[in-house]
Amino acid sequence: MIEKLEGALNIPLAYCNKVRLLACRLYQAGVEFIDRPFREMTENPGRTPNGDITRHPLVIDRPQAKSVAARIEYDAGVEIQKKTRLVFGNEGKLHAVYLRNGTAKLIDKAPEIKSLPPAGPAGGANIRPARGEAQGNLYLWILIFHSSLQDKVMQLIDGKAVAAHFKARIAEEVTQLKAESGKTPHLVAILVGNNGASETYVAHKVKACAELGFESTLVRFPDTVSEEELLRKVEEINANPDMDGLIVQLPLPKHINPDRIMETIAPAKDVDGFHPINIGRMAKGLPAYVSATPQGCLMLIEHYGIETAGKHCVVVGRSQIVGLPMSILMQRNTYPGNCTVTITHSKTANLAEICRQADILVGALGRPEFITADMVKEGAVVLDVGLERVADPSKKSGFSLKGDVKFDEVAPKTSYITPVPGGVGQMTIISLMQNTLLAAKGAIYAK
Ligand SMILES: Nc1nc2c(c(=O)[nH]1)N[C@@H](CN(C=O)c1ccc(C(=O)N[C@@H](CCC(=O)O)C(=O)O)cc1)CN2
Repeated sequence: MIEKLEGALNIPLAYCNKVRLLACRLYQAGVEFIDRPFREMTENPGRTPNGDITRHPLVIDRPQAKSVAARIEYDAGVEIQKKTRLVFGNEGKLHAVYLRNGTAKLIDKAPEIKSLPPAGPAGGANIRPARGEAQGNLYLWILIFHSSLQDKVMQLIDGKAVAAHFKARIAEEVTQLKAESGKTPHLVAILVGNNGASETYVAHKVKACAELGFESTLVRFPDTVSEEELLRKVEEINANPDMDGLIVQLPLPKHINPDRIMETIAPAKDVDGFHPINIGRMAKGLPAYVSATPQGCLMLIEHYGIETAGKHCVVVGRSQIVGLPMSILMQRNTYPGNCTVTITHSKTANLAEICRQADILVGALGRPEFITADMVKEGAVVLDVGLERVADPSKKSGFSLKGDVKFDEVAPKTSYITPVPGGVGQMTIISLMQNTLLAAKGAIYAK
């Protein structure tokens, strides 16, 4: 019996940053095919101009086959990062990935797999964790063991790669702005207290400014600062024409009302898009600063060409900075948008049932691994906006980052999914930089 599974496997290059794909071919069969000569493996390779891997037809003549092998050839000198995450859909489970460059190396392994297949391209004995630069030709071998192959694919959304793409674009625009008008975009960040995560994010923002040619000013206050003193500083920055954008890092200490602070930031400098005027303008479809995380989600949707019109988008979480704006943005009469949107929250009845109806599911609740596989429809697009630090003694930092989605069990059911870290979070700072550039140009509110 011949079972045709056109496009049954899709291997997005997004997993391997900075790597140019030369060829990708999928082979039906077991591990033994791996040892076939290079010549046979390269017949009829698929070529892609831009590094994205297109769908490759896969014909299975042994439906009982337990594995599929894929070979991807890269340019010499590419860097495969250890962090590179390789997850494949189709009910398939990734068992092992080898880099073949003289010796074979294991770079990733599905957590449920306790032992390696008996023989690899260079023999199991040579397999060891790999990192770093490959010299000469590098072949990445992928063995996918699967219980059943279905005509669906899962693509991991690579926030880091997309952020790098937009970063380069913003840097170009800054160079042009400086050449044409002598103007350097200037972002001011106010940081209150010593919250570890906030320190990290603000440091990233300052670093991004330096990398993109922006000017930045960091204003620090102890967590004992009064609301009045903070408001005075905001007003001082509002009045400074050299400062284009102002953000106050959240969360703030309990004695400070964040709404009061946000409402005091001049809408024209509110590059976080948290001011009621910006939220209202955004809701009306008028030019406005859109808050960074929802904006980042839209950029990812657009970058991957994910269809949204007519889809049911379920947003889990109604926070003013993510869930609410996301729900408004996804129903707009534009792309991305034109979704039928359901916004859910902690009091929603039948939450799992509603989530299962989602074509696009946005996790923005702030509860680690809350969204489990039974809450997700086959083929759904899942955007994980959650980012929690969960205590993890095995980590040097003492914590690991968890999203709202139980990634390992949800990913195989999806058509697209964002990981945490490395997904939506990566776009947050890029969106902020984009808004600051708009502020410097006077593109939303005339200067
Ligand atoms: N004034 C604001 N405060 C806060 C915002 C905001 O947009 N404006 N959002 C978050 C924190 N945040 C930016 O401020 C932010 C969150 C996450 C990331 C990010 O890059 N995440 C990475 C992981 C980074 C890490 O290792 O910790 C990822 O998900 O891959 C950047 C910025 C709350 N406060």
